[in-house]
Amino acid sequence: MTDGTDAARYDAVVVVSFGGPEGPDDVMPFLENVTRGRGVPRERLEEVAEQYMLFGGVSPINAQTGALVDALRAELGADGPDLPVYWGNRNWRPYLADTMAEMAHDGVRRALAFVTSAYSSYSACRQYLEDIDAARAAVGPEAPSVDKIRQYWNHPGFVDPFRDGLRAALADLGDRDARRTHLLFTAHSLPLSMAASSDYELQLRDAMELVAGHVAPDAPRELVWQSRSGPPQVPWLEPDVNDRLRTLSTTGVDQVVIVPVGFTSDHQEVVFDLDTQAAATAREVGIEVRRVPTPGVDPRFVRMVRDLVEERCVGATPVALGPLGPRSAPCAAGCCPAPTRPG
Ligand SMILES: CC1=C(CCC(=O)O)c2cc3nc(cc4[nH]c(cc5[nH]c(cc1n2)c(C)c5CCC(=O)O)c(CCC(=O)O)c4C)C(CCC(=O)O)=C3C
Ligand SMILES: [Fe+2]
Repeated sequence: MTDGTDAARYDAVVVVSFGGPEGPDDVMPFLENVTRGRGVPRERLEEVAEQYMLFGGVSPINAQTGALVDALRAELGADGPDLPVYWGNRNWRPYLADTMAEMAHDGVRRALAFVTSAYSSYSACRQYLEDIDAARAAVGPEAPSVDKIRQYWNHPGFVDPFRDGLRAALADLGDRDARRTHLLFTAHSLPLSMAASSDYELQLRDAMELVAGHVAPDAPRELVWQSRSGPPQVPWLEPDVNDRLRTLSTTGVDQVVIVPVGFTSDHQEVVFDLDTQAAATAREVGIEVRRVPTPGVDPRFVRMVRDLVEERCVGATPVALGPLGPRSAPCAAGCCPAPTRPG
């Protein structure tokens, strides 16, 4: 890794994402890639495999990342910086190591990495840095150097699409009483030990305020969690969105907007864990629910990626909303460390 926002030119951008299965035969190998060495019980894997099978074993995430790559190519083609865009995943094809080999073959020497997670934490940041280093090591001395673009939870290109989505959801519920609809902001749960070693929760609460404080300042709101994994004896962030919907219903809440502020695209954990599972829970307890879209390929989000690339190429002033300010790039050494895992 090289340092800072130096004005040196980069010669490529690489979009780095999670990856997902593209058919029934991919599901188990994909899940094994995700959970290797993570102590996730077999029963959990089988349960999640079934959830992927409900959608023919195809996660939406690869099509969505592909669409973002295409949109970014068009954006850079129109307005610069004039850089080729590559794409590599952590857990499924196109694998990052293969992409890195292709970049080396094409003569790329210095690349900028855009990760499809807006936040800090081991899973959302440090693990991607490790993936990049592992991919570079697999390629050898010809591998390009790679600098990771900063976290962007408080960038207007990420926040504005959520604001619009929340506005539209509230209008759709036809709400006239600003305090009637309860807002549940959701993000992927983490083991408490992993959460404690990063600013994940702090950044999520900041994003929640940037969205809700602007659109519906009087609406009751809270941050809740989804998609818990891991063995049952390991504590994870709570409450789960489903549990919270149940308890809210007992207090008379009958309208909820779910804002999946922890994610950048409507992938499996959004379409299954929220639109299928949480939506069923809401129906069961008599709550009318709307789910706000993630940024996806919203033109403002695509523009944000371009602007973040330019920020690193020419040292333009970093843009951020709210009190926390732009995250430093690169991450401080040792930030969001790997948690100690059971067994
Ligand atoms: C913070 C975070 C993000 C957000 C940041 C980011 O985007 O990177 C995220 C995203 C995602 N997580 C995803 C899928 C999965 N996550 C799992 C398991 C885990 N996630 C964790 C954390 C996160 N995950 C953790 C701590 C585990 C336990 C294993 C471990 O300690 O590492 C498992 C295993 C099975 C299970 O759910 O138990 C699956 C299948 C998909 C793809 C969805 C699709 O296919 O469309 C996406 C985008
Ligand atoms: Fe980090």
